[in-house]
Amino acid sequence: MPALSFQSISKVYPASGKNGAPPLKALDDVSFDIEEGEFFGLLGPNGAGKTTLISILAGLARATAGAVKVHGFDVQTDFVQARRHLGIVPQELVFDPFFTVREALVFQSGYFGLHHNGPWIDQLLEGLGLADKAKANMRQLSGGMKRRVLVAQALVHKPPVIVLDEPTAGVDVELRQTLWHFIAGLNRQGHTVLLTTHYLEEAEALCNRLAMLKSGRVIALEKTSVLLSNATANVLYFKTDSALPPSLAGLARVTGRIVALPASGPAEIEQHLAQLRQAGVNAEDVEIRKADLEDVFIELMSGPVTGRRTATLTEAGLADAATA
Ligand SMILES: Nc1ncnc2c1ncn2[C@@H]1O[C@H](COP(=O)(O)OP(=O)(O)OP(=O)(O)O)[C@@H](O)[C@H]1O
Repeated sequence: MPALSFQSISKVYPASGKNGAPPLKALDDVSFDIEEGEFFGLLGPNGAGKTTLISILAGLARATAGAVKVHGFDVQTDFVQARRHLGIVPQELVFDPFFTVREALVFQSGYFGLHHNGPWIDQLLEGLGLADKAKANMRQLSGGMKRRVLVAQALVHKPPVIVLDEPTAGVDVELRQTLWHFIAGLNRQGHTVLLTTHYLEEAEALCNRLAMLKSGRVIALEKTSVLLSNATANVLYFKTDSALPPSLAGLARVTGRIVALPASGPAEIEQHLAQLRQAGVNAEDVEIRKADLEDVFIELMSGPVTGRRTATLTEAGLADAATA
């Protein structure tokens, strides 16, 4: 049995009467399973539908169609069992300002009927670098420390499935390392991890399998190693102040002075370099690298839109939207 099963999930946000916004199809027939023990990455640009999918998993939003199961328990019809199997670290920093860190964790344990899990709370505090903050009031903590507490809160009941929604957005290198060390350790012990992130190097390093969402649709579902090996073979990097010739400008990814040009192999790299010479482009710090997950992501996302982000809704869809 899969740890998580998303079965034909669609989500239509109803039209907003106030600002005249039409119904929005945020998820369109999303289906995939995550097996026990996987470290799975859910990737996609802003607005692709990642948080909507996680909100449905968490029982915070209702799918317009489809079902989500956690270890076989339906998140709608078997909410209590499904929730017990899940530890969700939300994207937003939500906390109770009146508690100390330890009190917040003891209180959270109470939600799950746990009254004697002090030793596990100590391990969480230690593992997440919070031991010296146990008695600090939540209000006194920095943003990064609050995020550590959110992670600890999600784990108080030792859930077999851990869901992290952009846990490292805007946090420093030290917290990222502490967090990944801790979560990778739990994954090695058998916990399933579902991660959404915009940091593709993190996803490449941590996730054994990935789904990429675009406009509410799954456009790639593959082992990370397979996605990387199917990618454009190389990328030619250089710095320049010159304008690129039109033949290369359409291919290039430009960030300030840094230019990245995908190339299928040595012959195409030669062609790119010849075109740059011919156009009189002064290229500095020239490097050839193997394509990474960012290159794969950009390649896939720049393809035609197959999703139906604001597609005309069928009558059935509108009826669903009205009851969402
Ligand atoms: N409550 C809501 N009502 C109406 N539309 C919504 C609501 N929540 C999200 N949306 C829309 O649904 C789409 C998907 O949003 P969602 O937040 O799931 O994307 P995301 O992939 O998590 O984006 P990000 O990477 O920016 O967090 C977006 O177009 C968003 O504007």
